[in-house]
Amino acid sequence: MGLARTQRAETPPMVSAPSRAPARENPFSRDTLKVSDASIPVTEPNIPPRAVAQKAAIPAPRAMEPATPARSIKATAPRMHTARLAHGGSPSRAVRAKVTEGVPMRSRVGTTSSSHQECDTPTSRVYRQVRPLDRPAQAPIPRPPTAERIDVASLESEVGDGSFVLEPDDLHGPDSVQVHVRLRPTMGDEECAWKTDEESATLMLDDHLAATKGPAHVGVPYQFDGLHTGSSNADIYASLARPLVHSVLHGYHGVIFAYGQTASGKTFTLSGDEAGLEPGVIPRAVQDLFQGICQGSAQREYLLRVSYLEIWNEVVKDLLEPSNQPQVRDDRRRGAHAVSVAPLHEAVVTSPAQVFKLLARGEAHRHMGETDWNERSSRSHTCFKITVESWDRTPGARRPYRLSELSLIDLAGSERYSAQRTHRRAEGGNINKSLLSLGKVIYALSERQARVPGSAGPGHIPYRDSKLTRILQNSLSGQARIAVVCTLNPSPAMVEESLGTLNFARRIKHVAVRAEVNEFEGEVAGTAAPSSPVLLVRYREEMGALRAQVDKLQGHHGDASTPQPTLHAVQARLDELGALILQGGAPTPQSEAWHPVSPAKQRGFTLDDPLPRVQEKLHAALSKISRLERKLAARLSLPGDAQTRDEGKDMLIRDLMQQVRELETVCEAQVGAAPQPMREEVEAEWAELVAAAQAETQARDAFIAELHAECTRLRRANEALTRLAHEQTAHMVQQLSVKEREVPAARPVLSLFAPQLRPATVLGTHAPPATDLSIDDSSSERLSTSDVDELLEEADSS
Ligand SMILES: Nc1ncnc2c1ncn2[C@@H]1O[C@H](COP(=O)(O)OP(=O)(O)OP(=O)(O)O)[C@@H](O)[C@H]1O
Repeated sequence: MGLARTQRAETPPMVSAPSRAPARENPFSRDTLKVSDASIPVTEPNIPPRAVAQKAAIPAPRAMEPATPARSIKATAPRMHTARLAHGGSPSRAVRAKVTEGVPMRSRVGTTSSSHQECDTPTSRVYRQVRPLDRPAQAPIPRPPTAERIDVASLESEVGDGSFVLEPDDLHGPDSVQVHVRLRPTMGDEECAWKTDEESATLMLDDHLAATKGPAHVGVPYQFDGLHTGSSNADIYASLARPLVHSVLHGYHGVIFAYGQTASGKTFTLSGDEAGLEPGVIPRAVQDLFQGICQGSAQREYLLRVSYLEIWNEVVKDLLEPSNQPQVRDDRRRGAHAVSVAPLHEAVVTSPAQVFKLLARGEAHRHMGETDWNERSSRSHTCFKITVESWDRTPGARRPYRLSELSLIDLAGSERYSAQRTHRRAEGGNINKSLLSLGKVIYALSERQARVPGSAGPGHIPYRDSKLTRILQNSLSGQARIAVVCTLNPSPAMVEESLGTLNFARRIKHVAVRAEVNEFEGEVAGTAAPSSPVLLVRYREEMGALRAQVDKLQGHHGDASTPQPTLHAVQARLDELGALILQGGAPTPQSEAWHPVSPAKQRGFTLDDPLPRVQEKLHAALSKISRLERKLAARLSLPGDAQTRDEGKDMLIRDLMQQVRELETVCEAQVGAAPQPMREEVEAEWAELVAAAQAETQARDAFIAELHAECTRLRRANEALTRLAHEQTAHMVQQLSVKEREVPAARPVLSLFAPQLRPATVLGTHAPPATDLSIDDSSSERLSTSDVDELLEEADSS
């Protein structure tokens, strides 16, 4: 899935096989396009031998809900035909022509070697070889870039095929995700598993194959916004992508991406073919963007910048500046779901040629590799983004500006387990994982859309599961108009993958789109924040300041104190910035008066150059001279006389060395001794603090000693009390036993109390509760200090 590929010598096998099939010629290369009609195998109604052989390889059926096409499949069924390449690259045109002619299609099948053989019922199974591609003559269009082939000079002359027309407004842009399916034409003796009707944009699995997968698959149609079966990228671009380019020029975000299994034609659709004959969506979109600007209002100013990133093995890589290590982060300044990738190189571009050059540069840094199915397979997802800034330059300080992005996303192809090398398998695992998380996000978004408002359901969208979904978060959360092309491999052996892709296509159709024009107020009267995300605002700001500077310097003209080179330098910067801003309503690219605005191209003079252009160049040259002069003036200079005499230089060196020594002495002295008053002050301050700390320590020691003495006294008092209690208890027990003997009737009552009167219950032997050591002030039976003293005296005397 690369933006650029070198010419292939052979076509890889298009069916799953444990080892690579023998090399075949690429039926799409210029040299092999003349396949004779006689080679077209027509085997109705039997299944071709190859299809029978492959049936064993067709995977088990997967559960799928039947499609609900807007138009009845029954109504369109008679027009269905098997996928094939038609004359002029568009089968639909050929089919429509036949229908109008009223030629019974069945009569032609098997009876003629006509290149337009058709089958007239959806149940027919006719697998056909790819037909020669007979391209209609068309206006020159930019070739898809390749690192080796890019030729800026030739691209310059090829800008624009002239068919883009910028409407003044874009209020009627698509309000749902636009989903087109593209079935790659069969290659060589490859067979096709699908019956298609481009007019109703419907396709269905061949009946025989469907039957092998279960009755639920028979006659199940899939209908989308568009269906393409040929090799023309012009059709798919015009119907799917161009409306989004239009929207982007009017301030909406747009995202176009290609989804499908490996070798199904994603890169072919987005970038074009290897030979550069069939430019893809990206070069066409670039071309139209510039053309749209030329057709825009003469009052509008534009600035275009591009970035190009790749996600490989869950690592984001900046393809324009590989030394960067971009990170994906939430960017709340841009909205609730917004994320940004930084650091990411963004290049300001002023011509399609520059864009193609950057694409080629990025392409050279991409991860590509050979897989079982694709000789040059994209092993990473890429996102090529063009940011369009614009505003109306009607005089006035406050001008609304627009900032929109066109993201062109080429996803790596999903692939099944293969006999590939370990690192390819790990790579494939990561690709599948990220595509799976994309599928989950799309599922959650479509479920959310289908949910009745207020009902419970999936609220969480797992954007964070992979880098791919994080990067797509801005677009998928509804802020962008979305166009998706789902590519299918026609092979019967790849039916399961194709069904997966169609399921994805159906899901994404239900994702909600609420794109709005991204228009903001812009300040250009010297108050705009320098961090404004809009480069146009920043450049205009700087240009305003530079113009004021020029006016001031021109006012001082003739004043000897004003360095004249400064004027030229300021003027040169002004011109440099001015050249990066594109003016709406400029001559169209095809017109002879059109010059690329790229500063890179503005070198040298020619005799044909108009006067203002020569003046501009002169300015730039003068400013360069003045810059160099200023640099020269800023250099350290020797005294006038020292420049001629050696003694003068020696003297200067001696003087400077003397100065260095003196300075060193001063530094050493300052480091060695602190000034006396300062030291005394610090010492006095510290002495006070130390004395205070010592006094506090003494007071605490005294308090501790006091507490200690009190504790000792109380312990002795307690011991005396305990002894007293023992004696009294013993006395009471003795009295009770006497009473027991004297009054036998009171015995039961006495025996009830006797256990409580054991000496163990008296004060001093009963342990207090472990947690509560506080003194109970409420107790009226507390011993006073005098009681304690008395007790102690008594104890001492006894
Ligand atoms: N519609 C088409 N018409 C003619 N040739 C096509 C078409 N689609 C794809 N091809 C050819 O099929 C081959 C595989 O296509 P491509 O590389 O675009 O697939 P892919 O989906 O990008 O694969 P991967 O995911 O592995 O990168 C290429 O040789 C390409 O030129």
